[in-house]
This record gives sequence, structure tokens and C-alpha cells, in this order.
Amino acid sequence: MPLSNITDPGTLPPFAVSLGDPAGIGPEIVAKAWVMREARGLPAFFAVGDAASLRAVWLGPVEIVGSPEEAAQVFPDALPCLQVAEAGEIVPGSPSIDGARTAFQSLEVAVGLARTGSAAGIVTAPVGKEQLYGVGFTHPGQTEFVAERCGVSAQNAVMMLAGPSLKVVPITIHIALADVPSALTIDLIRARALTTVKGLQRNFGIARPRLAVAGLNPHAGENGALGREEIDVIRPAIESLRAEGIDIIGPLAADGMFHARARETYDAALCMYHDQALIPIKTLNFDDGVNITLGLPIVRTSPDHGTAFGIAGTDSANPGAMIAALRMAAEAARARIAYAA
Ligand SMILES: NC(=O)C1=CN([C@@H]2O[C@H](COP(=O)(O)OP(=O)(O)OC[C@H]3O[C@@H](n4cnc5c(N)ncnc54)[C@H](O)[C@@H]3O)[C@@H](O)[C@H]2O)C=CC1
Ligand SMILES: NCC(=O)COP(=O)(O)O
Repeated sequence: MPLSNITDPGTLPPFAVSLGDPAGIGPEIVAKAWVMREARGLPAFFAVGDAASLRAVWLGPVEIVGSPEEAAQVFPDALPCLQVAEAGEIVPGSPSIDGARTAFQSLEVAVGLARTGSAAGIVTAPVGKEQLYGVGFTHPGQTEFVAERCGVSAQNAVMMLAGPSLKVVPITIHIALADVPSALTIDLIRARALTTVKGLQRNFGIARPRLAVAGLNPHAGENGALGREEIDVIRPAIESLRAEGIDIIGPLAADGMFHARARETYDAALCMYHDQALIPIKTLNFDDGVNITLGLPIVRTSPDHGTAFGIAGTDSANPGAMIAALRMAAEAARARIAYAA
């Protein structure tokens, strides 16, 4: 049953967790999260990928299951895994073509299960983007892929990084820095802001979200002396949103808007490019930061970090962000049920 038809949060099916690149730390942090399922109050979940990638880094119980229903039964006693492909020889830290194909397929299957309502949502472990691009993945990231599969345009799917101290949204995402100024348009800023407002209401239960918008240039442009994007694009977008009743401030100088007192004045910061948004959140909340996609009909979260190939297989990966992603997925699913009621 699609999540939108579920009225009792107690009846949520398990979450589908795509294992990401088999040679990255995804399998390890998923296994560690399962170990902490009771201590951290995690929702039921099952892995989607190659069970061999779990067994390559973990000696705990893994049980291959044929359906989410079976996974829900198995979850208390073993980590359920829906086997979607075989990744060939798995060497933690050494990504391979077969591994990238498995990551791609796991993502595809997990999204499909969430779309039909067999899974309550998806939590995606990290993929190697370069490796995925090498096996025919044509989207910049998982965000845009999931959006497309859900019939949502990339413009209306918002990547939000959320942690205990801060929520940020990059307006432009995976593009070269040199391409950012021309990619910034009034329409794009408006679309991201409107999806963010709705997403904060629907997934976080914030009735009247407050947004703060960063400038692009140093000191937010100094009234045009250091660049015109604030005058030509960012300010007109903010003014039109404010005219529609959105609680929004900016453009603010980006270097001064992330200190503790400033963060108290808004619920989410809209930033003009990837690193402007992700550096502050990863500095503040690296071990419990979550990437949540807003604007989708399904719940999708992910840990904020990448594959960490350099430490894969050393049992030193911190599962904190994966645990936070699982918890946030469950909270978002419950908030959506309450919002729809
Ligand atoms: N959501 C996703 O699928 C994401 C995928 N990536 C991909 O990950 C790959 C590596 O990217 P990097 O920029 O190196 O970022 P990264 O997040 O993988 O690693 C950055 C640093 O943090 C450490 N680290 C990351 N997660 C950790 C954890 N859970 N516990 C302990 N240490 C941890 C790493 O060892 C490294 O020192 C790239 O191929 C990139 O495309 C990057 C970000 C997000
Ligand atoms: N840096 C964030 C990131 O790469 C996440 O991308 P996505 O694959 O979740 O779209």
C-alpha cells in the first residue's frame, strides 16, 4: 500500500536500504546499524544488494529474503538482504565495474519497492559517482535518479542536508563551480524554496518554515561592487517569495550566516552551490548528518558522507550518519502520515 494511504504509523512496512558501492563502507555501516537497531530505536529495514558485500566485512547473521514481508519477520534475528545481483569479487576499498552495476541495480530495486509501497521508503548507502557514471548512470546523483523514477523534475527535487545543528539546501548541486552563476535563475531559486517550505512542513512538522538565503559573492556582492547575481537573480527571487507569504531573509553574506546565533534565526539555509551548503553541515554534523530528498512522493534519506574507499574493510567506519538516516526516514514517514491526516 503506498505510504500516502497508510494512516497508522504502526503498520509501516520495513525500509529498503540500498547497499551502495559494495567496495565502499555502505555494507559495514548498514550491518553496524542493524546491530544497534534496538539501542537506537531504528525502524525495521532490509538491505538491497549483494549479501556477499555484507559478509565480506561482517561476521553477523545475514539472511537472504524474497520479499519485504519476509524481511520484516527476519529483522529481529538477522539482517535481511534482498539479493539483486552478484558483484563479483568484492575487495573493500577497490571499486569495480560489477560492483558499480550492483549499486545501480540495488538503487533501482529499492526505489521500485518504495514506489509500490512495499517498502516504507528508501535509505541509500553511498555510491561512487565516478564508478556509476562508468556503467551508464546518466544522472548527476542518486537524488536526480530517484526523482526521475518518481516522475518529479530535477528542479522540483530538493537535496537537503539535515543535522541536529543545521539544515541546508544547495540550489545548484553537482555541477562545476564555473557553471554555477549561469545556472542560478529566479525560477530555480523559487522552485527550490517552495519545495523546501513544503518539505519542512511535510517531513519535519514545521508549520511555518523560516528560510535564509545566502548570496553567491563575497559579502553578498556589496551592492553590485563584487558581482551582480544578488541584484539580478537572488534578491528578485526572495522578494517574489516573500510577496507570496514565505518567511524568508537574504541574500546574506555566506561567511556570517552559520554561527550559532545566526542559525537560531532560520529553519533551513538555501545556498547557491554544493560546497557553500555542505561545508558547514559536514563541519558541524559529519557523524549524524542526513541527506534527505524533498519533493518526492516517497521518503528517501542517506548518510551525508561518501563511500570512504580509503577506510573500507578496516572496521573503522562510524555508522552514526546511517543510523541518523534510518531514524530520519522513520520520522519523515510518520510526519507525512500526520500531515496528511
Ligand atoms: N550519497 C552518496 O552516495 C555520496 C557519494 N559520494 C562518493 O563517495 C566517494 C568518496 O568521496 P569523498 O569526497 O572522499 O567523501 P567521503 O565522505 O567518502 O570521505 C571523506 C572523509 O571522511 C571519512 N569518512 C567518510 N565517512 C565516514 C564514516 N562513516 N566513518 C568514518 N570516516 C568516514 C573518509 O575516510 C574520508 O577521510 C566519491 O566517489 C563520491 O562520489 C560522496 C558523497 C555522497
Ligand atoms: N555530496 C552529496 C552527494 O553527493 C549526495 O548525492 P546523491 O547521490 O544523494 O544525489
